[in-house]
This record gives sequence, structure tokens and C-alpha cells, in this order.
Amino acid sequence: MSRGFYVGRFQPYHNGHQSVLERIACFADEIVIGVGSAQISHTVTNPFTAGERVLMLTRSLEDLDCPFYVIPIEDIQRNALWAAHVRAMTPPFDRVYSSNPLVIQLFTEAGITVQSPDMHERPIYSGTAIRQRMLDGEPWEHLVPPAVVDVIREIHGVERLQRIAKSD
Ligand SMILES: Nc1ncnc2c1ncn2[C@@H]1O[C@H](COP(=O)(O)OP(=O)(O)OP(=O)(O)O)[C@@H](O)[C@H]1O
Ligand SMILES: NC(=O)c1ccc[n+]([C@@H]2O[C@H](COP(=O)(O)O)[C@@H](O)[C@H]2O)c1
Repeated sequence: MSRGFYVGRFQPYHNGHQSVLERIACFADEIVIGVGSAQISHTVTNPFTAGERVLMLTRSLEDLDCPFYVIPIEDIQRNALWAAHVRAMTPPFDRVYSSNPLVIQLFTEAGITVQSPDMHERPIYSGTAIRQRMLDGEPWEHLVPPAVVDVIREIHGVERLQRIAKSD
């Protein structure tokens, strides 16, 4: 049984993430998805709660041909202990998929094999670019799976982001 681990903040979950997970699904028997910085929400760079991000991922991956688990993971103050913290919160996995240099470093030091998936049209599919479009009132819906559009509409996510970005 090979289980892969993929972690991100998913603020929001977008088509770049979806394309990576669809690729990982071909290699792994099961996928564990970590929703990172789970304790942070309602900020301009992290507008959505862990629960809202779980909803975005779970609904978008309904048709994925591979069993998956979505686990919120809070940050901790010690990078040196983070890989062990993640392992304590997740089903066992034997491979990590990430392009984040710190994540790669910490799991490599912990003796776990890390693979970096190719980026999928990175300038377009980026959380930062999508949040900026939401703030500017530009179209963003084509950059995320349809289920994410539904979740963000349901929680009035764009209005939230625009409000918290205002100065007093
Ligand atoms: N377009 C993409 N194609 C493939 N992988 C991506 C893409 N965008 C992000 N990733 C990867 O997905 C993982 C989670 O990324 P994250 O949730 O931070 O998204 P992001 O688009 O980089 O967001 P932000 O701009 O807010 O940092 C990281 O390993 C990141 O490198
Ligand atoms: N010390 C820690 O808590 C620690 C260390 C490395 C990564 N992380 C988290 O892992 C996630 C990595 O995701 P991104 O690739 O989206 O940045 C982030 O939520 C980040 O905060 C946390």
C-alpha cells in the first residue's frame, strides 16, 4: 500500500492543485491531503477557514479515482519538529509531494522521499493571483474547480476578502 502526502494552504484550492492531485492519483494507492496553517483565517493572505478549505477540496475531488483523506494541520513554532507533528496528525504515508523548499527540506531530513510535481501554468494558477483578482473585482471563477466557486459563493468569500482588505 503506497500512500502519498500533499500539503498546501489552499487559499483557495485551485486548478493547479487539482492537476497535481489528479497526477498523484495515478501513482499512489491513497492520498493524504494536509490543509496547512489550519489555525489561520480571515486575513488577506489566508481568508478561508480550515473547514471551508476542507469543503473546497472534498467537493472538488468527488470523482477522483483514488481514496483520499483531508486533514487540517495547524502550524507549530518549531520547524525542526514539524514533520513529526504532521505524521502524528495523519494516516501513515511513505512519500511527500511538494514544491515548497521548507517542506522539502524538513521531510528530507526526516528521511521521507519527496517528489516535486511540475507546476501547472503557475503564473495563472496561483492562490496569490486569484486572491488579487477577487480583490480587484476581476473574473477568478475559471481558475478554480466549479465546486470551489460554489463554496466561495455560499460563504460570501469575496465580500469577506474585500472587507478585511480595507484599512480603517
Ligand atoms: N499552478 C500550480 N501547479 C502545480 N503546483 C502548484 C501550483 N500552484 C501551487 N502549487 C503547489 O501546491 C502546493 C500548495 O500550494 P499553496 O496552497 O501555497 O498554493 P499557491 O498557489 O502557491 O498559493 P499562494 O500564492 O497563496 O502561496 C505547493 O507545493 C505549491 O507549490
Ligand atoms: N513549523 C511549521 O508549522 C511549518 C513548517 C513548514 C510548513 N508548514 C506549513 O505547511 C504548509 C505548506 O504549504 P504551502 O506549500 O502552501 O506553503 C503551510 O501551511 C505552512 O505553514 C508549517
